[in-house]
Amino acid sequence: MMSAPILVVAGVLTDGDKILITQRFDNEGGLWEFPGGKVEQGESEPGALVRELWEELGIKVKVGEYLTETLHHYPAKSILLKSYRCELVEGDIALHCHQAKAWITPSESDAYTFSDADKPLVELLKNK
Ligand SMILES: Nc1nc2c([nH]c(=O)n2[C@H]2C[C@H](O)[C@@H](COP(=O)(O)OP(=O)(O)OP(=O)(O)O)O2)c(=O)[nH]1
Repeated sequence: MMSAPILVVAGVLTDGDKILITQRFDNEGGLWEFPGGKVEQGESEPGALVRELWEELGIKVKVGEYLTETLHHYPAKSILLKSYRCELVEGDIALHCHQAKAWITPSESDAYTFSDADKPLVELLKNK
């Protein structure tokens, strides 16, 4: 039987018409994604995002608009990916868990290979 999906939040840090994307290390697949991570027990989704963006990027963010959710089945696990826009409140971005970052407009996203779970979100952002 397939186990319950893992709830993951992704933050779309937005600055004008640009969004921040981050790239996993090559030994983790090297794919592009949005910063974020697993929601821990007792945590709200925005609370998890604030924590993850602090841990991963060293920034304080305000969580804004809820964007979408995607249920994606990877071979080894299922992920329910829920995304929110975020706004930078304080700090300079530092990469603690990723090998690269890029500020792009959604129309530039075809040049980057995203995790499969992120593809519907990327398409949504192109049309927003
Ligand atoms: N942060 C993030 N994770 C994503 C995205 N798309 C996607 O499929 N994922 C997957 C990768 C991971 O399996 C999971 C995120 O959890 P995580 O960031 O805590 O994963 P991890 O493997 O680094 O953490 P851990 O298992 O070592 O605790 O969701 C995305 O856009 N952002």
